[in-house]
Amino acid sequence: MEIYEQILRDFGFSREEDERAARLMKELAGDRLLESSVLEFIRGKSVAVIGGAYEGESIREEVVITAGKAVNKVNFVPHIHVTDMEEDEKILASLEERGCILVLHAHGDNVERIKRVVPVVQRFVGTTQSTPFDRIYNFGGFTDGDRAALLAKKFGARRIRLYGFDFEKADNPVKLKKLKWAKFILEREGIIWGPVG
Ligand SMILES: Nc1ncnc2c1ncn2[C@@H]1O[C@H](COP(=O)(O)OP(=O)(O)OP(=O)(O)O)[C@@H](O)[C@H]1O
Ligand SMILES: Nc1nc2c(c(=O)[nH]1)N=C(CO)CN2
Repeated sequence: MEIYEQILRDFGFSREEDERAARLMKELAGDRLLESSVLEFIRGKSVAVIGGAYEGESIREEVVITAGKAVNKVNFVPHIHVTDMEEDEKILASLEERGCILVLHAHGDNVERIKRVVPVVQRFVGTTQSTPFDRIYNFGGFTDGDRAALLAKKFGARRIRLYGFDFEKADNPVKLKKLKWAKFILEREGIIWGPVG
C-alpha cells in the first residue's frame, strides 16, 4: 500500500475531501498558480529546512525553506515557505511581498484556510497529497517539514540540512503521530537516517 493510503487509514482522512480541497484551490487561484519551474533555482544548492522546533541556530546554507509555523521563529525572509496555511494570512501575504515563494498545500481539513488565504496572496505554487493535476503538484511528503525537504530533494538540492526537527516533541498525540510519519518519510527518502531525531 502506498504511504498516502496508509496515512489516510491511520488518521481517518478522506481522499475525496483532499481532492475536493485541491480542486477548490485550483478554482480560487486560476492562473495565479505558479509553474513548479520557479523552484529550479534550488538545483545544486545547499538547502536548510526549518521545522517547528527551531531555536535560532545559525544557518549557513544557500537556500532556506521554512515549514509551517516555524516561519514565526525566524527573523529573515526565507526563499521558500511550505505550509498548509495554519499561519495568519497577513504573514503569508507579507512574506510573498518580500520575495518569498509560497508553496501552499490543500488538504481535506484546511478548506476554510484555502478560502481565506488564496484570495489575499498573489501567486503561489499549489500542492496536494493526492493525484496532481493542472499546476497542483505533489512533490511527496505529509507534514509541512517533510514536504519541504522532499521538495528540496526533488529539485536537486546538493545537500539538505534540517533545523528544528524533534520528532518526540509534541503537545498532543495527533501531532506526535504526524511527526512519526514525517520521520518515517524522511528516513525512507534518505534525508535522515539512523537514530537522528
Ligand atoms: N517538534 C516539532 N514540532 C513541530 N514541528 C516539527 C517538530 N519537529 C519537526 N517538525 C516539522 O516542522 C514542521 C513545521 O512545524 P509547525 O510547528 O509549524 O507544525 P505545523 O504547522 O503544525 O505543521 P503541520 O501542519 O505540517 O503539522 C512540521 O510540519 C514538522 O514537519
Ligand atoms: N486531510 C488532512 N491532510 C493533512 C493534515 C490533516 O489534518 N488532514 N495535516 C497535515 C499536516 O499537519 C498534512 N495533511
